[in-house]
Order: sequence, then structure tokens, then C-alpha cells
Amino acid sequence: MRDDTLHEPGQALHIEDITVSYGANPALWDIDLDIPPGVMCAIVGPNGAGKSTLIKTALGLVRPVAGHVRFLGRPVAQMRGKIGYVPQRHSVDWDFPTTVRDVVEMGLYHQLGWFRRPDAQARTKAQAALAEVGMQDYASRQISQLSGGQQQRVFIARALVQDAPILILDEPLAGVDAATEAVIIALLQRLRNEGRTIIVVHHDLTTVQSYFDWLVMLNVRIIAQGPMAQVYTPENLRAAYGRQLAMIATPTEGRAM
Ligand SMILES: Nc1ncnc2c1ncn2[C@@H]1O[C@H](COP(=O)(O)OP(=O)(O)OP(=O)(O)O)[C@@H](O)[C@H]1O
Repeated sequence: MRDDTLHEPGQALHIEDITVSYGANPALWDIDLDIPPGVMCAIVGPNGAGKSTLIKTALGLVRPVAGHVRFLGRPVAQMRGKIGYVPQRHSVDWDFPTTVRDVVEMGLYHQLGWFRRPDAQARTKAQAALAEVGMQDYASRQISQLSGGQQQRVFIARALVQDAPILILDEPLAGVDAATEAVIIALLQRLRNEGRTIIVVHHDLTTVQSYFDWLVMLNVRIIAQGPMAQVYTPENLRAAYGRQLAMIATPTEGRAM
């Protein structure tokens, strides 16, 4: 039997020996990963590298063949409501008839219980979170009427009302304009500076160094992990991206990645 005292209680996210397979092909192979608290961490790797699978497995949404996961030393089942998760935009049904306020108040259900109506205090908390992401004037809007960047900010507000020490975002910058990207990154950096751990699947290697301070490079296996300066090296990029690296080396095309 495994010894549960071996895990690192100090890590925001600790993953040990995780292997995930959809059918015959492994999407993740023998992953050991540690992300310390208080960092702003990017997970990068080529298309199909397993980045989303890694996040979903950590959150208990995908079942691994083997291995185990701890958030702040605890199994994910004990951390529900304490981890803010912003899924990939295309995995959300944005036509579902619900308002911005409702989406944010959903973040409080773990504290309120599913069948209790949000009270005045909950309303105030939701409104404060919307103000933090600059969306206070949109509370009554249907979510279908928002731009992509606004939708991301609403989901970040939902994570804020949870007062989650850990935020996990799957490609929050996909399809948002440059101004909105700057707003979202500034917001995430502020949350990191308050002591939260921010974990982001990120696609754009031209910005990864300036936005993040911790890096996980993935290609089915972990290629490298650690502080940005140690991990963002030509050798690691080549190991993770192989032939695609030529695109990264050319700045104009590199953005297209
Ligand atoms: N539900 C699923 N059923 C079968 N295969 C899947 C499923 N989800 C992902 N895969 C496969 O697992 C591999 C990893 O996919 P994943 O979405 O985790 O990668 P990713 O690094 O997030 O990719 P991208 O950068 O393209 O979003 C891919 O080969 C993908 O086709």
C-alpha cells in the first residue's frame, strides 16, 4: 500500500506517477509534478501534448490509470469549492440562458448549499467580484451577449467569490484581443501577488516569459518544470516542440502558434 505521508503538504499542486489513457494511446505518461504556492505558472506544450488532460485529471474530471494528486496536501475531493476553475471557452455552453450575476453566484454554492437562495451578503460579494474584474455594469446581462474576454472575466469573478487559494485556467487568452489580454494578465498577476497560486494553460511562447514566473513544459511526459529562467531554454523547447520550434524562432509566425 502506498504511504500517504510521502506527499508534499507544502505544494499547491502535487502530482505523482499519473498516467492517463484515452483508449490505447497514453495522453499523459508517468507525470510527477510540483507547483509551489504563490507562483503564476504556465503549462505549455504542442497541440495534443496533454495540457487540458493534465488539468482535468488534477481536478478529478478525468480518471487516471494510475497515480495520485494533492492540492495543498489534500485530495481534490476535500478541496472542492477551494479551487477556482475556468474551463476552455469552447467547452462551456454560452447559449445557456443565465445572467452574469447567476454565473458568479454559482461560485458561492459550496458555501451556501445548492438549494439556498443567495442572500444579500452573497449578492454583495458577487457584485464586489464583478467590480474587481471590471464587469460590475454587466451583472444583469445574459452570458450569451458577452465577448470572449468578458466571458473569461466573469468566470474569474466566479473563482474570486469562492476565495479560492488556487486558480486554474485553461487557455483564458484564446481568442481575446490584446487589450483584454493585458487586463486579464494584470488581474491574474495581482491575485498571485496576494498569495494565490495561478495555473494557466498557455499557447503563446512569445509572451510566456513576461507573464509567468513558473513553467511546466509538457509533451505527454514532463519535459521540464521549475522557475521560468531555468526551464525556458532552447534545449527544453526543442525537446517539447521538436520541429515546430522553427515557428517559434520566427516572431511573426511564432504568434500564430
Ligand atoms: N475525451 C477524449 N477522448 C479521446 N481522446 C482525447 C480526449 N480528450 C483528449 N484526447 C486526446 O488526448 C491527447 C491530449 O489532448 P489534450 O486536449 O489534453 O491536449 P492539449 O495539450 O490540451 O491540446 P491543445 O493544445 O490542442 O488544446 C490528444 O491526442 C487528444 O486527441
